[in-house]
Amino acid sequence: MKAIVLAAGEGVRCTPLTNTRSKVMLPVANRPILEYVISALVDNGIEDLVLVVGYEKEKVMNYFGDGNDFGARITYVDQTSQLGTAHAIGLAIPALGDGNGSFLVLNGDNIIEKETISKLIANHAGDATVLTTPREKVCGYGVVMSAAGKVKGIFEKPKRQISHMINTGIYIFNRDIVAEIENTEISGRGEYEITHTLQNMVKGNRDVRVTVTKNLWMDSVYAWGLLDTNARLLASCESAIEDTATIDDTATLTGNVEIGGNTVIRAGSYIVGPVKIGDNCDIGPQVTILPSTSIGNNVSLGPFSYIQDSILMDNVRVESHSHISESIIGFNCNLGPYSICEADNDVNIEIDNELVPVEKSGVVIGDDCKFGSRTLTEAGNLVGNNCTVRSGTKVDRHLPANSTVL
Ligand SMILES: CC(=O)N[C@H]1[C@@H](OP(=O)(O)OP(=O)(O)OC[C@H]2O[C@@H](n3ccc(=O)[nH]c3=O)[C@H](O)[C@@H]2O)O[C@H](CO)[C@@H](O)[C@@H]1O
Repeated sequence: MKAIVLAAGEGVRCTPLTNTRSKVMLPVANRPILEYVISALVDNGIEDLVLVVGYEKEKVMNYFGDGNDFGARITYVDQTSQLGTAHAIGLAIPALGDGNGSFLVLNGDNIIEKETISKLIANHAGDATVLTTPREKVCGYGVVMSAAGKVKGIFEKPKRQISHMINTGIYIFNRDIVAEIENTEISGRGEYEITHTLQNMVKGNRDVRVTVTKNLWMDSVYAWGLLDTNARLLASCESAIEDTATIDDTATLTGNVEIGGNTVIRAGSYIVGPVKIGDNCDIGPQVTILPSTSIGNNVSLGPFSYIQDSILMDNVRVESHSHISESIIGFNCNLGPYSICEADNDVNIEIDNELVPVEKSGVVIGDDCKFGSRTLTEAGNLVGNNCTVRSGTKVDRHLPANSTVL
């Protein structure tokens, strides 16, 4: 079986992190989200992949190349305008090549594992099979109503909670889906949506089936949601220290800690796993890193800094005595001495004029930001790319890209 993976969208709700790369390329536990999808497919013996790319496509193509390094053979299809998931699938089907066999379709921006899709592959029958998973809160997803294994209705982001089964965005289709996609009208949201195609099929009495998974399926709707995904993935990481890493005898490592090549952990540092640290990092002396933290490549953490439950992307520099909790720091950021990224409980984060309640949150900082010394960024604030925050100042609201706080 071959697979189409949808990776052309931006992931606007994950701004500011998606201003420079698409959501599928955001790192969790030090790997881009899309890499987990590709691994799950390859682990199921599905190696021929058609990847639909568009927004920031070079970053996807440069990372995955022809797929060989990931055990796959990747053909890219360029969706120059992101007109919706049905449109993306319709563009990709010709690249599957000849043959009438059924094929898988997956969103590239959800985290899955091998077992998530094994049962779907084994169970497919009828004209299409939709993979669903139960969720208490279904807001922001497509939901599926079914009886005796057949889909009775699939509704995109309904206002009312009409079902607890959400559409995972993973399907198996027969090739004759092409005609159904061609007949799909544009939705009220202005997109050609595959859920609309499926609903038309259900109404036309086509045989649309459902398979339920309770295996790993995670979606970070907003940027800060990456922290939960990161914690979940780190929970299964194992201790592994590259031969070229140097750990000072006075450093303490407990729990599962992964340390990359040429990374140095200096005297008195205290690391409690699960924690992942990439290559060429310079940590310490006297740094504390608590669970569930992922630190990318080429990161330096200055003396007495403290990091917990956070994601630091590549090339971040955190200077001495800084404190980072429940936060995400984008690529190439520089935080001066005594920088604080604060976390708090029950924070309301404003997105598109709506307040989104979050149980616990720190801050999200986009790429290329520079913070001076003694800055305080209050919980629940999003800092756009390329901002400058001068020494001794407080960030108490969202900052648009390229802002300077004096
Ligand atoms: C219409 C539709 O399919 N809705 C499903 C989609 O919603 P959701 O709103 O999450 O759909 P997104 O717009 O995020 O797109 C899903 C995936 O398709 C890609 N993409 C999207 C549009 C496009 O023109 N080209 C493209 O390649 C995106 O990069 C992403 O990887 O996934 C949810 C699961 O996460 C499901 O519950 C929703 O039922």
